[in-house]
Amino acid sequence: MNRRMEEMLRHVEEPRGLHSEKCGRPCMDGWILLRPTSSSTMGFWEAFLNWLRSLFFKQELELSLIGLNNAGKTSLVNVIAGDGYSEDMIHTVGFNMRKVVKGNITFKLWDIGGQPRFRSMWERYCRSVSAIVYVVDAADHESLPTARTELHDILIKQSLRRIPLLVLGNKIDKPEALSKAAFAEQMDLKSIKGRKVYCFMISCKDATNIDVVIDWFIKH
Ligand SMILES: Nc1nc2c(ncn2[C@@H]2O[C@H](COP(=O)(O)OP(=O)(O)OP(=O)(O)O)[C@@H](O)[C@H]2O)c(=O)[nH]1
Ligand SMILES: [Mg+2]
Repeated sequence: MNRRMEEMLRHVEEPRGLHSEKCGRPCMDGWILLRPTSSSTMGFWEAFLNWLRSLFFKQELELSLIGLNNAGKTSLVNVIAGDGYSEDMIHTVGFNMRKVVKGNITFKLWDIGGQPRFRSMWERYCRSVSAIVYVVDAADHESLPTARTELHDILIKQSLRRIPLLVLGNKIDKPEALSKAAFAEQMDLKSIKGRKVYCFMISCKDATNIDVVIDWFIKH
């Protein structure tokens, strides 16, 4: 075999400019993405494959939002859904369910009333969700001990073990809002064991870190 033919065969066995990569979740076993390394065509292929994936892998995720009354749960759902922020809110009676579509993922958001009479419902609506989102008014120093107790009380339920937890310190637009470190300390987040715990400081009013929350939803 002459050198030219050897070179040609090597190109067939190992296509130059291509490398393979297992696709991420959600993914069918055995699917391999072939991604050209040339940056000009990479954008096209990635966009094309993302579009294909979005056709085949539509996902629905359920999340429950709990926390004391006035924490900002309904405000958060409204802001995530693109309805904007309003000062003029009424208490949630029982619960609301809202479907929000982000890319190829549909989020089913259970927004449960936070008044004392609805807190016994929290556990029922948190069973078998992808994640529990616990919203706290980080500027209301008086209600923080109750927010902490209610959080730790619900986390001991057997039915909710291992469900990832996202704790959101809301209303950081207010000057009296706690820092993240002080908030995590007040909520005693370090003592939570046996599940993944995440914490972000947000403001529904100013839309601070709402994109971070949405990204977190998508990844979990
Ligand atoms: N300053 C400020 N106020 C907020 C923010 N988010 C919500 N609020 C206000 O807090 C109040 C309560 O908000 P809701 O979203 O109704 O609270 P909730 O947790 O759903 O309350 P329940 O339905 O009773 O459980 C409303 O007046 C909101 O405008 C925020 O980021 N900053
Ligand atoms: Mg509400």
